[in-house]
Amino acid sequence: MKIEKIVLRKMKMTFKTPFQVSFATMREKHFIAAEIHTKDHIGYGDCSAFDHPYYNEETTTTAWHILQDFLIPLLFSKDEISHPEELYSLFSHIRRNKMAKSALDCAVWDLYAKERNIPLSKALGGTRSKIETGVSIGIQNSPDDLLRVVEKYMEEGYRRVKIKIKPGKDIKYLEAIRKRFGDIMLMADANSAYTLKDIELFKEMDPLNLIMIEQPLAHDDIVDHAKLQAVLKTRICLDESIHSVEDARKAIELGSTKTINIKVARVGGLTAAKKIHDLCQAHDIPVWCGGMLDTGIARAHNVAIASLPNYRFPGDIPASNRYWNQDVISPEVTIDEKAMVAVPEKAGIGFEPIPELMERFTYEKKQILR
Ligand SMILES: O=C(O)CCC(=O)C1=CC=C[C@@H](O)[C@@H]1C(=O)O
Ligand SMILES: [Mg+2]
Repeated sequence: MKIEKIVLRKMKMTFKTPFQVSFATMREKHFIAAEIHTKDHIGYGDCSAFDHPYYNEETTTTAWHILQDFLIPLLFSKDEISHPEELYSLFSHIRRNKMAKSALDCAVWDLYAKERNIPLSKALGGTRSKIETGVSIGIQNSPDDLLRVVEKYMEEGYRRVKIKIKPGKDIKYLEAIRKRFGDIMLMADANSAYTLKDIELFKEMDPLNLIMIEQPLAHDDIVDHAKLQAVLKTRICLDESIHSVEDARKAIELGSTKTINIKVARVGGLTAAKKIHDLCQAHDIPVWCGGMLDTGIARAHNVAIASLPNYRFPGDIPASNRYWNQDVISPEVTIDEKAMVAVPEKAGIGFEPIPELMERFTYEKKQILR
């Protein structure tokens, strides 16, 4: 692959409805789309960093800086890329900044698959033609409001529901869903809102048979999570705590997690996601695909990676219309009657960004020539 130019876009899209989690209420999604151009193809990647540092430390502005001043010059320092995995070592001496790295990693994977005329899922080693998805629901004002939202998504066909929790808005909300909807696949995501002092509360959740509790404790912890996991039947899932294969290895060794939410952006791209997938598979730890309230470009990459065999829980990869009046890709992501998304058979990501919408949602653009 000989890269000729890279186009970065700062983009913003407004959610159909605001999304509340323990750390913020989000009304719009800021992101950076990266287009990598070769003579014959364009590869697309998405840096999913938010416009605030409350989920992780990166923001759209920090990612723009790292992309433009460090990662892109490094990429241009190589005459040719023969495999996307080369970016993993090329970028390894730049610490963290995983979401910035992910934008380029994903775009190069897309290019690689397009040059070989194969779907991205196949290039990654995917084995599924359909993937199972679920819906993630933000914090609601009352259990009754939550039940109404859950009901709407169940009617749309979703079978796995993840609800966001925070202190004071947790067990009663979960119990209300169990009472009303019975044995559905139900889980909770705390985004680090609790500490070990809340251990009794988590023990009370055990009889609810949640498929997992996601990131209950601190965003940078794997020690206290191990202590909590040791007294719970319910699976703990780590999200914020896992940024790399090494993080995953240590968490597995300590017993801090029984599943990992792999967000492609959080771990630095598809190569890292695949490595974490393989490590977990070797330890019989199932993984699943998380989301960053994504637009179509990141969602396309998520669909491809979730086709790998050890992605064994439904992902946060719902239909485009879960978030957007109109997504930026064609076709939009849709679910079938079993809440499954078809893995594209076309070359590369298998979805086309719509030029007019890409322009409409762009508020800053930069073209960088080799
Ligand atoms: O639908 C999705 O993309 C998942 C949404 C979701 O749960 C999250 C998105 C972004 C940050 C977090 O709040 C959260 C998560 O932690 O998984
Ligand atoms: Mg999470």
